[in-house]
Amino acid sequence: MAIAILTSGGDCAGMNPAIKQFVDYCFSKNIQPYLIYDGLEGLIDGDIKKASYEDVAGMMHQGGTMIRSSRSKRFFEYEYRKIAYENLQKHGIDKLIILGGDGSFRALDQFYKDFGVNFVGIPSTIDNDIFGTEYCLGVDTALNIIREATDAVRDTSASFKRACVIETMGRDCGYLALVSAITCGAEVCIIPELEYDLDKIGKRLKEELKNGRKYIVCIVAEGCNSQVCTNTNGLVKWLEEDVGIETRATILGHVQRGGNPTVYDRLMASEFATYAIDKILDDEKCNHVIVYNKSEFQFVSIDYVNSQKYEIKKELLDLARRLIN
Ligand SMILES: Nc1ncnc2c1ncn2[C@@H]1O[C@H](COP(=O)(O)OP(=O)(O)OP(=O)(O)O)[C@@H](O)[C@H]1O
Ligand SMILES: O=P(O)(O)OC[C@H]1O[C@](O)(CO)[C@@H](O)[C@@H]1O
Repeated sequence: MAIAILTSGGDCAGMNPAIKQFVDYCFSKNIQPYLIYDGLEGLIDGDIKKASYEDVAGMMHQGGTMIRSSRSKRFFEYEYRKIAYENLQKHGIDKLIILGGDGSFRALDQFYKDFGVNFVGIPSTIDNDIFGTEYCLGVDTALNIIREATDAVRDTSASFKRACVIETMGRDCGYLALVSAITCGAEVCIIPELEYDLDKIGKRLKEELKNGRKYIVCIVAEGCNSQVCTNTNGLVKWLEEDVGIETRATILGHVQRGGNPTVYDRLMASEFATYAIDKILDDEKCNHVIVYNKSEFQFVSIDYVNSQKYEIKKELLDLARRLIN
């Protein structure tokens, strides 16, 4: 019996601390851990290595994933999944821990159905869009990067009496933009989950500018690009032409995916990894995702995770209602 870890889909801060804990904790239980490099692509290509303490030394503070990640077209095909299975067999690996999003969990569930390889998925995505868990690894670090960037952009906006539009990542989910707008003191928050009224927002902003407001901070989710929302360019145009304030846009992009993991993400990584290992070692059959709700870790089935679309909780949405009118 042997156990391996891989990272898949979008990387995030917290993956390295989780990998380190995986290796350290396995050794403490006298189990040989394995590392799979390059995600599912590496699984197909047999890029699998016995882990040593040296492999994970000094990686606690590093962002990204030192065993790298990938999105794999080949893994959708049975033929390649079979090759991946044979690669695991060569090392006697019959248990996998995967750090990724719901796509990665679906991939391993298919693999479990094909060949019975046990796995536990650890929700790891800055988007925080996995149904069944309140928290995904990497979110706190991404939010802190957005906060730092927004604070800096606000400084220069105030110096020039400008508006700024800051676009966050999150794919279709507005969680990062929402929490950032609330915690950075934005004046406007545009996300796919909240209906907004540009006329009302415009009137409010004009009134505030008349009363001495010096700058405006708008936070918009990247999901607005593909949904029926005003996106970053649309907002810049509207602020300049309708509200009448010079405006600059900042698309934060991939900086949100990097950076040193925060204390919270390091701790969550250690806990997620430890519970996941305990579970996979205890259960004879395991195709679960570990989730975190109300300060507790639980295990749910992949079917449960896939059964619904993640929704931001109403109480959080309510905190931003004054930013959409
Ligand atoms: N049904 C499936 N069958 C086989 N492989 C799959 C399946 N769904 C997803 N995968 C594999 O999982 C990989 C990762 O999925 P995806 O790109 O959706 O990222 P994710 O894990 O959801 O993370 P994120 O969305 O945060 O980047 C895909 O590139 C693909 O190789
Ligand atoms: O790194 P890529 O492939 O451009 O993917 C970007 C996407 O990945 C994420 O960073 C994480 O899922 C999304 O927020 C973003 O839409």
